[in-house]
Amino acid sequence: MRTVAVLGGGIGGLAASYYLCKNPQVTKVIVLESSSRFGGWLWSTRRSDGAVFEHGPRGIRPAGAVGRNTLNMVDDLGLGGEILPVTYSHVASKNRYLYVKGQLHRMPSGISGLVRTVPPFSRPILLSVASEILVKKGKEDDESIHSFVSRRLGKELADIAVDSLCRGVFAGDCRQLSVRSCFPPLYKAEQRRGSLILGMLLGSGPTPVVSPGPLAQRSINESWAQWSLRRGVESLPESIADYLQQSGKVELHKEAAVKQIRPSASGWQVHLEDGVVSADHVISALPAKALSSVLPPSCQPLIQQLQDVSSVTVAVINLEYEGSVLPVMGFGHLVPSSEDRGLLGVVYDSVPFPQHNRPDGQTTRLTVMMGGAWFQEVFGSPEAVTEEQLLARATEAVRCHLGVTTAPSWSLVALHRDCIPQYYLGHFLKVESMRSFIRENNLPLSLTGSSYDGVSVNDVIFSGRTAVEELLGTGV
Ligand SMILES: Cc1cc2nc3c(=O)[nH]c(=O)nc-3n(C[C@H](O)[C@H](O)[C@H](O)COP(=O)(O)OP(=O)(O)OC[C@H]3O[C@@H](n4cnc5c(N)ncnc54)[C@H](O)[C@@H]3O)c2cc1C
Ligand SMILES: C=Cc1c2[nH]c(c1C)Cc1[nH]c(c(CCC(=O)O)c1C)Cc1[nH]c(c(C)c1CCC(=O)O)Cc1[nH]c(c(C)c1C=C)C2
Repeated sequence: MRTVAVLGGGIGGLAASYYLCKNPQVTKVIVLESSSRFGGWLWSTRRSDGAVFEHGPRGIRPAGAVGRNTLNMVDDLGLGGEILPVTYSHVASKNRYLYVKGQLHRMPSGISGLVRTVPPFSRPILLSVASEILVKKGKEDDESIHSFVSRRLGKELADIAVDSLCRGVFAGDCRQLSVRSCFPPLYKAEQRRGSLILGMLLGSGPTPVVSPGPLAQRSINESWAQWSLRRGVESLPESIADYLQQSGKVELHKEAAVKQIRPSASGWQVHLEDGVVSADHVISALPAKALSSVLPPSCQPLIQQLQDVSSVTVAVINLEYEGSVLPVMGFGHLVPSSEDRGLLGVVYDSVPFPQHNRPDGQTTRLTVMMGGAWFQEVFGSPEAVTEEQLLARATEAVRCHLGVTTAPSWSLVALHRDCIPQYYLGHFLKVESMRSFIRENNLPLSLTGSSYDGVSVNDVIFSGRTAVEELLGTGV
């Protein structure tokens, strides 16, 4: 393998390039990114007074093989000293809230939270969990998350807890999202053990093996629940880009939008606005729809399937308040769609990461997330909605949900168009069929990024690693 072109310089494209760079079989990597910066949705504002605000991900989970894999990369990049860990015993890990019927409710946790009736739920969660073992296995090869949880744990948990959870991870509607693709461990537990509880106790099948390096081992010893970086999550793509630059075998191009890719005798010709790049292989880390618009007509069935991967738009509003204004301490609160369709939730950023507050005084940083699967219905066209409207709606939610009546001293409104892919029913079949088409037609093309195998930062990084391992037929 001589030259690999990586399309897209989000965390997926950078991670794939990092793993390519480590492999001696690859002599040259060309990263093509349309915007003026690398990192995609990993985007942090560092204000000159030292405050840091996240517009995309803010906390990354260390757990599991994919979490360890990311920490191994962070360690290798020399970012270990920049880590801001949040342990399981921290108040931000213990307390997450739901805003139901005009009130904040702490999500039940621990044994006492399970055995007692805890509002907004009408019966102890333990009752639902205990009877889950007796529920028969589903017969469908895919099912909506709402239907799966209603069937196994009851409608109330699906309507409130799971509806909110899907808004707080996918900004999506659990009635449309696929349990098999969004929460593979739940689907596998039922398939393998006939029960979620038995799956948790006995395991639900093989998972990738990733040995913990020193930093991942530290996260285990110290019980980290999530982590960020001192200068914000965007330090991660910045650091990968520096590493790639220094390797001497990677060309990084910003403001290099891919317009078309055409098959050539030895691979592909990648057409940009002002030139053509030749490559033996292409790894696409573009959103699926963006890839569909640059493929040649000969890839027709693949183009159609890529177009079918929808994504949702989220308004992210960062707010800074003077003083300590929160009535409760925790990670944040989620709002079920039955309460307010447009308002997804509020993150209390200052609680898990006070290090990102302005250093010279007491402030509270919050992030309000709105829209998602309900964006169009609630706010209308993303082109027509104004920043003022979004800011007013966000500050009103903070007033109403948290009793904060003062105006924020600083705010930033960002409209993230099509930022989170939605894995609807049958997503796994679409992805299987895309990869079969590529295999059967011997296309020198790999698919990675959040459109296919998981949306979390960890999943996307691991998907970049898997694409490289499959291409080169080796472990990296
Ligand atoms: C608001 C928000 C909060 C989130 N919170 C979390 C969280 O707390 N924890 C977590 O784990 N995950 C979180 N995520 C998810 C995670 O951030 C994303 O799934 C992940 O960053 C996607 O990475 P990617 O590289 O696949 O895609 P992207 O970041 O979309 O990267 C794709 C890149 O391709 C470029 N591109 C597009 N078209 C072209 C073209 N024609 N030519 C060249 N380049 C092109 C784009 O400019 C972009 O840089 C969050 C996401 C959002 C939006
Ligand atoms: C309110 C909207 C959103 C909030 N975060 C996101 C949205 C759309 C995006 C997001 N959050 C997480 C992930 C990664 C999932 C993973 O597998 O690691 C993504 C894409 C992390 C996350 N956030 C919440 C949960 C339960 C998770 C899963 C991992 C974990 O348990 O930590 C809950 C949550 N998200 C938001 C709020 C306000 C909130 C709960 C109070 C914001």
